[in-house]
Amino acid sequence: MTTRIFIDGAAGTTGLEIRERLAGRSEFELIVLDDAQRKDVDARKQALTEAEVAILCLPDDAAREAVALASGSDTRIIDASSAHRVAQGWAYGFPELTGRDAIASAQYVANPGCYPTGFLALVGPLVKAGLLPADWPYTVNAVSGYSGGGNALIGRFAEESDIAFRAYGLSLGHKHLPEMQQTIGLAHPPVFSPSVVHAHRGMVVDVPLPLSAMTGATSAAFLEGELTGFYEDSEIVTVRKASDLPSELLLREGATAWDGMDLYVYDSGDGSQARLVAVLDNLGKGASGAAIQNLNIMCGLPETTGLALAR
Ligand SMILES: NC(=O)C1=CN([C@@H]2O[C@H](COP(=O)(O)OP(=O)(O)OC[C@H]3O[C@@H](n4cnc5c(N)ncnc54)[C@H](OP(=O)(O)O)[C@@H]3O)[C@@H](O)[C@H]2O)C=CC1
Ligand SMILES: CC(=O)N[C@@H](CCC(=O)OP(=O)(O)O)C(=O)O
Repeated sequence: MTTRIFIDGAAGTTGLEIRERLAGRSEFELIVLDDAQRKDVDARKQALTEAEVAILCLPDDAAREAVALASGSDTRIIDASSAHRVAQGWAYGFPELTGRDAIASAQYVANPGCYPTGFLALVGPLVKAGLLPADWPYTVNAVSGYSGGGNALIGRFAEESDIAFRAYGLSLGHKHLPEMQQTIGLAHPPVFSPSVVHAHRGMVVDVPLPLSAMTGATSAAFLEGELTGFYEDSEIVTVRKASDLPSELLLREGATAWDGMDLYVYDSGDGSQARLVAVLDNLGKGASGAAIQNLNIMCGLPETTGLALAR
């Protein structure tokens, strides 16, 4: 028995990577629309209602439209867009953090945003354990490869090939803030500084902690110990040992697809400051890899099947 899958937006950056990860998976059968039909509403509706699982790799408005087109059918939906991440009736698809059961039984699963994946992986377990305060105004400094902005940003970096660094989100209203705040019950949205560098893929998410000024925070060693325990059974998330921390974190222009995520706890040595850092692939655990992980869980399959975990 195969499961019928339709990727709406299969020609886009995230959709293509999902298709690549599904190639050779005999458990699944893909419904494919040709180029002339891929934006045709009637053809999409038919594919969306015939599929057992639809994976939406669309802009937010088109993702909302796809959900409406599929309504009334039993189709289960994984939405890679930010349209439904804090919506009622949707499971947040971060199995390590929000649990597998809700995803396994859900009709609707929202795939986390790429930046929130790094932020929530770091801060979520520590707030939950009471080792970091929920009422602290966190800051998040992050760098992404340009594929994070989809075909439009890939095209821009191709045209303006001299762009080395791009800071954005400067008006402080980034669409990822609600899921960063609400998923783990923070009192305030983080102050978020995203940026893009001249690399196709890859992401560094850095959360600086002025520990000595934070009532209710603990030492970096406790933070690292808690994260290590939290992710000890994960094949996808690795917490790097305090004794083995690299002195620099690099993104490579030629990096290949990777569905893992590495977490680091850096320490000032005197207990006053720490930096929590996540390194991931915006198209891996940040999007397409996470969608495949959620699909596996929804279909009762081992969750790492088909993922690119070696680097
Ligand atoms: N890139 C990344 O790293 C990540 C992306 N995401 C999210 O995933 C979603 C897809 O992003 P991404 O793949 O990067 O974007 P792209 O722009 O690369 O791809 C989007 C695709 O959707 C198609 N599309 C647009 N409107 C419609 C429509 N009405 N009907 C059918 N197809 C349509 C586009 O076609 P056309 O080009 O012809 O308009 C394009 O092929 C977005 O919501 C994004 O925010 C989430 C996490 C990370
Ligand atoms: C570099 C870049 O532009 N990144 C995107 C986020 C990519 C992502 O996570 O997609 P979602 O919007 O679906 O969450 C941005 O900042 O809007």
